[in-house]
Amino acid sequence: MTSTPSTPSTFGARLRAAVDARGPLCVGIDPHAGLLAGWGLPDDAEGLRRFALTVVEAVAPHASVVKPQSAFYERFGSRGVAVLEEVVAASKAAGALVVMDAKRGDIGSTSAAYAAAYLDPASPLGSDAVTVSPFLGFGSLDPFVEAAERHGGGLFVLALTSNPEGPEVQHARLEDGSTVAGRVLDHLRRLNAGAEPLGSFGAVVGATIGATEEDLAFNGPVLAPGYGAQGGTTADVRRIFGAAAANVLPSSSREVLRRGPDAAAMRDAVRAANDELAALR
Ligand SMILES: O=C(O)c1cc(=O)[nH]c(=O)n1[C@@H]1O[C@H](COP(=O)(O)O)[C@@H](O)[C@H]1O
Repeated sequence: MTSTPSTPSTFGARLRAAVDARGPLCVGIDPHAGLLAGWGLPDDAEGLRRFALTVVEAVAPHASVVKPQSAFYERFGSRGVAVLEEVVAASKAAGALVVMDAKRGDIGSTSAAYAAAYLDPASPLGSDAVTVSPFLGFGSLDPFVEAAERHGGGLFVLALTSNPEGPEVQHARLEDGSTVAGRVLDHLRRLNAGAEPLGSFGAVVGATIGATEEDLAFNGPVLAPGYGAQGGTTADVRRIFGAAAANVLPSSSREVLRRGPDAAAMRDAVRAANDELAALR
């Protein structure tokens, strides 16, 4: 008798369970040079490793989601990428879901290779989800969508980013009058239609964007960076997302990391933010 390979649970289902258990805060693990200096660590691969693994040990047993930003590891070359691999494995072992913040996106055939790197569990960088850019056309992300479906992974697609330069492209109008961001959100509505309890194809919408006319309600998660150091607050999340706030993962990096290397202080910052964010659910 041949055994049937088990179907992986979807990212949306795992995320819903993790947020119910631990709260919605996503902790960004971004080892800025300034933070390494502030922690008294050298700006080299060993300093990076001590920083990143200290953060993982402090927050990954408590946060539902961690989000290492790949650039801060890549700047140390292969030794930095090796640390990123350790961050992925140790975070998963501690029960956190890993969103790889790589913001990838290329022509379809290259996207397929990126998707294998970040979404195939057999890859050393295989994560639960990855951030992607739709600005080569949403269809260029099809290989990411297929890989996510195959492996039970997820995507966070840039829609309304937290930086002040974003509106130049994201608010631009298309031939039917919709904005570029609105079109991205429409594609996500289609991809998540009918998914239970939550779709796996998320949007990135900054916690700093202010008033928007876009319809932010859809059956998938929303990553909301800019919470904390960039000025976004719980009140902003409530104001921007309204009833859709229940599916939002406010994401904070520096605001948590600056409290290190004191592990208890980082953990307490995560707990305090989750206590405050509980009012949104
Ligand atoms: O995709 C992201 O995570 C992202 C999207 C966005 O619109 N704005 C944004 O700041 N980010 C990332 O979120 C993190 C923000 O870090 P802090 O400002 O330190 O909390 C960085 O890793 C950014 O690359």
